[in-house]
Amino acid sequence: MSAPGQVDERPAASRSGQAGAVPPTLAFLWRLITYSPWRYLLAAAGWAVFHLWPLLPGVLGKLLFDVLEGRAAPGLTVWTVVAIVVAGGLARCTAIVGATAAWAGWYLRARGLVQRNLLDRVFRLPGAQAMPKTVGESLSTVRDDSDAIALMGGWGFDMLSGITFAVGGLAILLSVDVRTTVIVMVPLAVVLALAQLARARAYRVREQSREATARVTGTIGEIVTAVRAIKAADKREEVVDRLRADNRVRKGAMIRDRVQSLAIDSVFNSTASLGAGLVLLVAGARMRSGEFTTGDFVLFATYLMQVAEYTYFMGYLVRTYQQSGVSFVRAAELLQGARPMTLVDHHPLHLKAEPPPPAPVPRAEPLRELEVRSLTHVFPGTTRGVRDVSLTIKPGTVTVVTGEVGSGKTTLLRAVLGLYAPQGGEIRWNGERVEDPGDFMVPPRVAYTPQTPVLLSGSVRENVLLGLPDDGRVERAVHTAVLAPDLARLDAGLDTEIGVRGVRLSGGQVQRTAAARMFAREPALLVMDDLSSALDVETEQELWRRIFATSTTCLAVSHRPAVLERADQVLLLKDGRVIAAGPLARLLETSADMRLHYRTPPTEE
Ligand SMILES: Nc1ncnc2c1ncn2[C@@H]1O[C@H](COP(=O)(O)OP(=O)(O)OP(=O)(O)O)[C@@H](O)[C@H]1O
Repeated sequence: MSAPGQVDERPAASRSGQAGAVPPTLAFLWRLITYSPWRYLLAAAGWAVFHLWPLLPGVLGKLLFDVLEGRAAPGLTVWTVVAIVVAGGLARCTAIVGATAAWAGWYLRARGLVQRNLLDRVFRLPGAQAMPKTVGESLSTVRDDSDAIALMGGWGFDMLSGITFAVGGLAILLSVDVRTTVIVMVPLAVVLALAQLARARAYRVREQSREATARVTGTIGEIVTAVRAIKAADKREEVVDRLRADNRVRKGAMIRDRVQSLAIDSVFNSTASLGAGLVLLVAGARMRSGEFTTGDFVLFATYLMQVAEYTYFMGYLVRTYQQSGVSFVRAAELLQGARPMTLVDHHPLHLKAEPPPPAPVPRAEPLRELEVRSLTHVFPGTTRGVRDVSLTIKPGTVTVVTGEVGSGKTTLLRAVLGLYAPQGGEIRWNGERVEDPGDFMVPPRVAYTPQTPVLLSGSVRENVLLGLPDDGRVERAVHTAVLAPDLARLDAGLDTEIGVRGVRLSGGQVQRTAAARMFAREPALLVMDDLSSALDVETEQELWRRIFATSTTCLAVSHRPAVLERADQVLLLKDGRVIAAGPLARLLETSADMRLHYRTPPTEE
């Protein structure tokens, strides 16, 4: 139940970042507890028995020696003691089994809930904002911080039981002999306080090793996503060297971490012998005089270390609690502006049965007109982006955005789609103002294939459907995307596993699989960013021919003459502004920039 050390020494306030004020850790904890309260209560009761059990052997030991020495109350025999031991042992075993099962159930739900809420938020955010941290850090938050948060659940009952034990044990010791208790406890308390201080330092080392691990995870993530680029640039050696360097740092941090923990533990363990020696020294003389019985000695020897151990354990729990608070802050940063308590909002997890199927996608209202007026998005801290762009798209038409590298084509598409928050202007769909393009410009109204599409590990079919019903649309989509001949050559056709992010496919196949995913949505508007950049001329021509044959309204970035010629309107961008707009033939007559661009488009340079 107690969390392994994961800590950031910075105060929570300095880490709150853009997540805003994070409520007290106890508020999160309470919300998590009430997610599955009966499991939590059962676990708490079982672990209380577990923690309080060590109070019994001391008392029983004393009782046994008192019975043997004839000092016990009349009627108590050795067998009474044996019967209490057996009954207590059985009760403890039952409590541990029940508590473990209840705890596992609660912990898995609590962790699952935090992970579900984190991912839910990330998936709801527009693409460009989804991850404010590196891949390694984000993964580590979803995996490790959610774990630390759930483990903190055990903190509540560990703490309560621990305090009860320490106070109860100390009270028993004081009732037996105040002087011995004080003389023996003071040096032990000093050793434990020193150990606790050393432990605080050890947490910093632990954090360094955690950061080093996140870096290695991040590097591996980057390598996996850039396999093709690494091979193409012949940078294998350099990449492996970097991974090796990251691993070396991690190894050093891990070794330091381990050595420190072992050193502290060994100091702590030797205090057990120190305690027993002290009891002997202090109580020896008094035992000879009969003031201190063998039973008292057994009680002291048993409790002293346990009380001390629990006092030490309390310090550990306080640290764990603080660490979990840091984990909450880190997780809240991933929420990017949502209420921090969103992390622990109650939602079903469907752990025992399949989740209900997604609601059928309603057919979109046919597009009558898309109007973009004075749309502006400038990247914060720069002068780059798009400014004051207006365009009108009529149903069944093809609009092509073109312009030199960096002129703002992708930014324009993403601003229209709401993937970049518009900073000015408006979008109207069939005359109605679109308040939140990020939520509105999605399937089945709009589907989009970005310049660098992202596929997921899984089969081609899964990548095309992405949750849609398998009702024959894959075949239609694959046909439009000119992917069928490629599938015929793959070992399992549509069911071929494509590897992480589609590494087993060529660049052109990745592009067309992503295009098929877009066609399968059967949207009212297709938005494509340089769709055919990785295709050979024949495949590309066939792809555009099939897209145009569907008569779906298109908004595309392209430099290809064939596409520009087919366009009902062309928008030429320069430095984020539209400098010419209209059918290609007219622009070639009226715009010198267009003539230059048409003759030497960037992709053909
Ligand atoms: N996230 C970002 N932050 C800051 N500047 C950006 C960001 N994304 C793009 N830019 C800059 O904004 C400008 C427009 O970029 P954009 O990607 O829209 O150009 P593009 O015309 O699509 O280029 P390409 O033909 O290479 O795809 C460029 O100068 C680019 O460097």
